[in-house]
Amino acid sequence: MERIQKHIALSGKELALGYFHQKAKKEILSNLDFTLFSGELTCLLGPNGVGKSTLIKAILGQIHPCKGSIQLDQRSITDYSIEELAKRIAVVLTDPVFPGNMTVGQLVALGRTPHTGWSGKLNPADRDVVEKALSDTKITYLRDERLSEISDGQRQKAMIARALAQDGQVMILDEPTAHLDLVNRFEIMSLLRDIAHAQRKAILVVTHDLDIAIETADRFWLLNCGTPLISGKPEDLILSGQINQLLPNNTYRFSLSRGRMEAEEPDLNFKIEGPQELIFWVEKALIKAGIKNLDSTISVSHKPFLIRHQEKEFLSVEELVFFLKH
Ligand SMILES: Nc1ncnc2c1ncn2[C@@H]1O[C@H](COP(=O)(O)OP(=O)(O)OP(=O)(O)O)[C@@H](O)[C@H]1O
Repeated sequence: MERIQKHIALSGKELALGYFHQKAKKEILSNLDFTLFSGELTCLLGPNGVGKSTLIKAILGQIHPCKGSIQLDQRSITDYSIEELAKRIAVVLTDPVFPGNMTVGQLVALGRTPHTGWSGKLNPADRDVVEKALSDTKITYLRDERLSEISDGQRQKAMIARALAQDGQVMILDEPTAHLDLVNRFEIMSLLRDIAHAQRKAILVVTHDLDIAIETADRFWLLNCGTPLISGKPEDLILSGQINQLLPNNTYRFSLSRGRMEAEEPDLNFKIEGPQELIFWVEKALIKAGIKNLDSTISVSHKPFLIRHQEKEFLSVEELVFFLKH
């Protein structure tokens, strides 16, 4: 197969990262290799405390690698000045602090600071970039609204617009969908993927939201304690079973057929007959209720929904579970 040439925006080789505390070194990550491609939305996933934020800090030049180096456009991150890095890497961190009386337009204009200098004076070209960032994130209508008077999802889009206005080739976002509802989480991640594709940006998102990441990401980076960083298309990692690296024990597994993490099924001694999708939900309710053994079969049917068991009829799963528990 002919290999597709991709543009590498950022890479790390044999990195060791950690912190110094009273001259003692605490190593968090070691032998870390990674490549971030332009034009892709990459999601970094891993359990709490594994070192995701530590890796982000290293990419932003906030901590220096104990070993190895991070290359941005074939130059070590440490060779860039803070101003140069700010023009190339835009960041959206969790819980940013901005004055509530600032308007969305003012916030997005702040993204131009690395280009305007500290005077903050925007020229017509800067203003065009700000307008485009507002329009790309579909929040032009919020331009004059105050940050304290918009929703969390709208504020998150404004933060993304600010990062877009910064116009770096790399965008890094730490849990941009935390605290948002399902629709907003999906919308924001889809927006980021569209931006990565349309503007050829390399976008790295730290997230715990596996379901949405599977739906939207072009690439996953999986980080787990003591193992090398695994990088690949989400679908390849699912098909190869490597996705289970996210789970440190055998209690949960990724279900290939259902496309999500599930608790390992206990041994069940009962039989349910009927359409597969109905069996799935009835079985789930019985497992949750701690019912593992039944002498006779349960049958379930559609239209009207009906469950039969021991010559009795039940109109809902709740009625069945109540009967079996009492
Ligand atoms: N400033 C610091 N000084 C010393 N140790 C730190 C510091 N910041 C983080 N750590 C330690 O580094 C390890 C990794 O932390 P990090 O915040 O990178 O994890 P994470 O994967 O981002 O976690 P989470 O998913 O909970 O945000 C933890 O053991 C943490 O205690």
